[in-house]
Amino acid sequence: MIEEKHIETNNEVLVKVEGLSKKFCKDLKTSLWYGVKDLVSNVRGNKQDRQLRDKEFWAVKDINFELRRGECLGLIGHNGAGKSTLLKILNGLINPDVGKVTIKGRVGALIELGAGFNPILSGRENIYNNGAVLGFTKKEIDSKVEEIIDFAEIREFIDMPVQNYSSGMKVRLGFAVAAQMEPDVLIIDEVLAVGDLGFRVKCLNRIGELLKNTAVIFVSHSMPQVARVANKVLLMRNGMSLIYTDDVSKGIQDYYSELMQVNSDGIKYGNGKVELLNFSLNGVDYKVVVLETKFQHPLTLTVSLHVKDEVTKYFISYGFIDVDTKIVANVFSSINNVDFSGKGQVEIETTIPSLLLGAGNYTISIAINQISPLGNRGEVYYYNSNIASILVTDVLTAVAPVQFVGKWSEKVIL
Ligand SMILES: Nc1ncnc2c1ncn2[C@@H]1O[C@H](COP(=O)(O)OP(=O)(O)OP(=O)(O)O)[C@@H](O)[C@H]1O
Repeated sequence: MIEEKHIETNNEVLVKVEGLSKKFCKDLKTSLWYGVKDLVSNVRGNKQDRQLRDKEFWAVKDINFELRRGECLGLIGHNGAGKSTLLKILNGLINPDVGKVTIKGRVGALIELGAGFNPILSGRENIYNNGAVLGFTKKEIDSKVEEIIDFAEIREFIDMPVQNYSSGMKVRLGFAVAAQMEPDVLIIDEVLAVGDLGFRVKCLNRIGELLKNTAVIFVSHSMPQVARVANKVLLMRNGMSLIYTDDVSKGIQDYYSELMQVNSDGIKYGNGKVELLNFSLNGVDYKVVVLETKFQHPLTLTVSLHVKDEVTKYFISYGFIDVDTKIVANVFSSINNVDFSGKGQVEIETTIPSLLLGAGNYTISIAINQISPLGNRGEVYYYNSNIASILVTDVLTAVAPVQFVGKWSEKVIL
């Protein structure tokens, strides 16, 4: 059941979600059959919404939260956790099976790419349509339309049918309509990720401005973005709320730890001439999934190997890979002018005196390669794309993966 009410005071609760659940069916035929049965039992007045039938599952299960004007909820969780389903219920696109949503004021939403747009109408006509749906008069929309077009930066294309827009252009228009109409509640799904970097930054800044008067629900897989805009976090797993907290950094850490459990298997290859016996990080065995550490703390990587006699000179390179699978840092023996040639059982220790990685989760890869007589990369003795993981837990540094340590000085000139 979704209720909309009038706004009375500032800082009041604008969104209240109580015991919200939604089930789906994994199989279309069965789902249609259940639909018919439900129609009949609803007519008879016997509702059985709380029970799951064969092939059904809870996409959203018993979610509770409230949001005041000025608050931004970061809704996070891995693929299929139930975030979009929850947003669709909040936006009234689907009905919950159990529970209640109370929303006060106007809702601006950017949920599915192109949803809410009529593809055969132009961008300008869609602005009017969307504004009308939000309850604005033609005169009110007239006063906003230029701002919206400017914000979206698509003036050239504004009289072209939306079906010919690129996905980035649709996001620009969708966000501009949702945000420039100054809604009381703004719902933004991951679609923002489609926009280019410049536009994303502009959107995040706009969300920051709107927050003075708006309650925002923001779904993202980008933890730096969540850290930047959210002041509350709801982490979902299998439709359920795993953590609901205003300690944003704790929520983000839990998200990363979840991710590492999902992705703990790496790719391994090599010609068998070097065998990995053991690996540890700061003395903690590599079988422990995540080692927690902090920005600028030292990190010691220790690898025990069995090196066969035919092995010649070799290098070791560790890569630090972020959640977008990008290698953001290396510690590479050749760059440090070191190489190895030990045979038999060998232990090699590498110390990084100060870890300059920003907050987040990183998997560590190891590559042990022959250095050919010409000094080039030779045979691959051993490679493992995910030997261990670290979680850097200093959220203030979360915006970029690498944080330089600068020396700063200030002079007051006048
Ligand atoms: N209409 C539907 N019918 C059946 N199952 C659905 C339907 N919509 C979503 N689901 C399922 O519900 C679960 C939750 O999906 P949802 O899209 O809400 O997850 P999400 O957290 O938004 O994921 P992502 O991060 O990948 O966008 C998934 O298992 C999905 O397959």
